[in-house]
Amino acid sequence: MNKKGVLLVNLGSPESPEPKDVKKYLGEFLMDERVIDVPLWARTLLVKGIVLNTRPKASAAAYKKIWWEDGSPLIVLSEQLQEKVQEYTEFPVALAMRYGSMTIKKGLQELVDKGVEEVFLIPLYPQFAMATTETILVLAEDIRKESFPDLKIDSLPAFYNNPEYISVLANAIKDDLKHKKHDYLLFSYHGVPERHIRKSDITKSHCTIDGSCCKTPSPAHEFCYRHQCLEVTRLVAEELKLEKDTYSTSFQSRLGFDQWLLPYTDRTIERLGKSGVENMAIVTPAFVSDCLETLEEIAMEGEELFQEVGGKEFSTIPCLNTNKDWVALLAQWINEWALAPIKA
Ligand SMILES: C=CC1=C(C)c2cc3[nH]c(cc4nc(cc5[nH]c(cc1n2)c(C)c5CCC(=O)O)C(CCC(=O)O)=C4C)c(C)c3C=C
Ligand SMILES: [Fe+2]
Ligand SMILES: [Fe+2]
Repeated sequence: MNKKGVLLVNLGSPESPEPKDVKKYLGEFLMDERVIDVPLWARTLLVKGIVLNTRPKASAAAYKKIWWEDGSPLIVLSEQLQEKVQEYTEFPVALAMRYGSMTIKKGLQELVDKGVEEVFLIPLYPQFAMATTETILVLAEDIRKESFPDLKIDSLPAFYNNPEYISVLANAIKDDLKHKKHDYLLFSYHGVPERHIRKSDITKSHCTIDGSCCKTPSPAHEFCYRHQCLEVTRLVAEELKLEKDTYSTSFQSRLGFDQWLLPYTDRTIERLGKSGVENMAIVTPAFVSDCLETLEEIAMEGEELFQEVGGKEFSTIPCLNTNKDWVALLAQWINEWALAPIKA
């Protein structure tokens, strides 16, 4: 039987919170054609001509506020996840990042050096997006063809509606909220430009992004980030028996002038505070590990915004990070794959 191994893949972070490292990281990230999906000349003009001359300083300041002694929270927490998952499975588990120095090529090499012939690639994203899952899968396949042609790679599909994942997430939310005063729960997901949703629509006609398409069954939903985010909210709300009008979905972290998925998280926080919600909690299920977007944009900026408009308590629910049920679920998926590999 072929020797099996696992590669966990997350987004990546700068090497340090210094502007030069943030610039290098943003340069690689934003020049990805699946992140800023415009023709190369326009992407180069936008990223190298504008964003990299303006954003790194502000981003570096934000990273400095959340940086840990051991490094970027996203990297440290992903490493801790890898170690924990490794404790639960006999197969070697490696970790890579889509951007930065912990490359997918190094991760695959580490497994090959251990004699691995079949890899289970796990993009650490519950929902599919062109800018996350797709870019990882495409790059991994390019690297496989070029450097490891005999290696077999299967991948874990988006698991947003997996009942066990939903239970793990719902229980984590419930446990955390036991200690937090809240009368509203906001589910905030990383945003994407609406154009990304249309590009990923395999039917080419389903995703009208008019409020109802994501609720109408369609094969497009296998690759519809918006549908998958809305489903996580719906399923968790069902499991937690949340009452209507005490929760909603929003999208954070927009960049540039395109139309991104609505409603925006910052405007929603503001609206909630102004409309009399005194204590709100916020959960960020597009991320499995806490990162800049949860620790700074939500936990710091979000709280400030809420309190500026009259809100009182603002509680951030941590990502699953190394939650033991989440670790056990990943290990269970790995062991199930090893018995009956999923076709990529
Ligand atoms: C669900 C995951 C993510 C999607 C989808 C996504 C899309 C996306 N992001 C940008 C631009 C930026 N994202 C930044 C940080 C960042 N993004 C994600 C995840 C998704 N991005 C994470 C986990 C992080 C944090 C990384 C960390 O080191 O902690 C940043 C950098 C920070 C900043 O300057 O604001 C940018 C820029 C685009 C354009 C995009 C397109 C679909
Ligand atoms: Fe992002
Ligand atoms: Fe949709």
